[in-house]
Amino acid sequence: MTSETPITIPTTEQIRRAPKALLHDHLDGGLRPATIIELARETGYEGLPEPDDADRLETWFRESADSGSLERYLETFSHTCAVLQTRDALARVAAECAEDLAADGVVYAEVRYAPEQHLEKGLTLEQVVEAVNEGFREGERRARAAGNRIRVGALLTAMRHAARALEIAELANRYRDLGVVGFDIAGAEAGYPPTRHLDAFEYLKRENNHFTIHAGEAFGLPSIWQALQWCGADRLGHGVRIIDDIHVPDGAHSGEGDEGGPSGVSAARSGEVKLGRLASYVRDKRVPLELCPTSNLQTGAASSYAEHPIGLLRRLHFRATVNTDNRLMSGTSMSTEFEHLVRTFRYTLDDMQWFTVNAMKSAFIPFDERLAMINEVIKPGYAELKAEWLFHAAAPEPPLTSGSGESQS
Ligand SMILES: O=c1[nH]cnc2c1ncn2[C@H]1C[C@H](O)[C@@H](CO)O1
Ligand SMILES: [Zn+2]
Repeated sequence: MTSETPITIPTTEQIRRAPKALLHDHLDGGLRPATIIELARETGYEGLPEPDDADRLETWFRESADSGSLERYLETFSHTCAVLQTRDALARVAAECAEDLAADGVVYAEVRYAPEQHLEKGLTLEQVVEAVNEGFREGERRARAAGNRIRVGALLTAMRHAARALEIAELANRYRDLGVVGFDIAGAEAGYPPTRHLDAFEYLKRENNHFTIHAGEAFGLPSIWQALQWCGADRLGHGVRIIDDIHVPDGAHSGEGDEGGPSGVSAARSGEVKLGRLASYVRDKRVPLELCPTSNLQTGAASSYAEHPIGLLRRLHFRATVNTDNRLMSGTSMSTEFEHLVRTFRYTLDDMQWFTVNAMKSAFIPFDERLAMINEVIKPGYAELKAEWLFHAAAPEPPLTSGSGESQS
């Protein structure tokens, strides 16, 4: 982009229509509330806190997840996992997930879940993976029929408090190129360092496979350091606490740019902001950060959107991406996450494109397929929105100019 590019702060409708790429979304954190109620009836699960009313159930999930503690947040998943114990339930929820993401303008998604949490009624690990894959393919078909295009890949998660990581890593490898694109570990961070699962990570590295690790969410720099330097993670699930290794003079913490507009890098260049060794490594090596702003507010990793580190990380040109984490527990969607960021940091369509291209570059599918998504879907989609803005939108004021550079990631 040139310095002539007008600032195009998108409307809610444009945010929804803009092509988006999602790297961090949990299948068991994104069920439709009405589906949970139906599945509970069908499968005889009697533990739902609001068994009769989808709106009340939706509110219950959001409020319960709002505790400020990751451990309490994670307790809500006992209800979603309870209704995801049959082949049909898993396939249905996966199909609805793909449909919902596509309707929200997501064109590429990596959706994760822990197969080991879906074995209570006798399914095997393989049956779980096949049911979910089948559901994703069905959801992609339904989305296409509705005029939306999406590609969904699965990430298999191992729970960090359990001891099945190697087994799940082997499963991910077995289903590679068959709908599974990588591996993850999740669950409570405190007391369960990622190094407990070194055998799984070493196995995946030997197999040239990809993995991300939930790190730097509830726990700080040591967890990020271990995930990268001991385990060899390709990406960081959250990684938001990398902010602890970035030293900012008082008053400069907000993501709003000063001289350079919302996307300016002036503070970084002027030397006011100092990066420690780990933060430098993460930025210089282009380690993707799967940032999930609303989820972070709920678990206490950040105190407001304005103070969320994503503003600074974007300004400093970290490989930052925007994600939902758990759409049900956070009452969110990709559009909602971007809506908060656009209103808070005055992000433009160029900024949205930057985050989206960052995510696509960091995806676990092959390079040529990533490139095709960027060049054939994402860039044309943003170009179309920007052209509409220039030629049709009733711009209230003459355009300002912006220096946001989409080519830098
Ligand atoms: O944000 C999270 N941090 C750690 N673990 C999480 C988070 N969101 C969901 N999980 C857990 C709960 C789910 O049951 C599991 C697999 O999707 O992953
Ligand atoms: Zn997560």
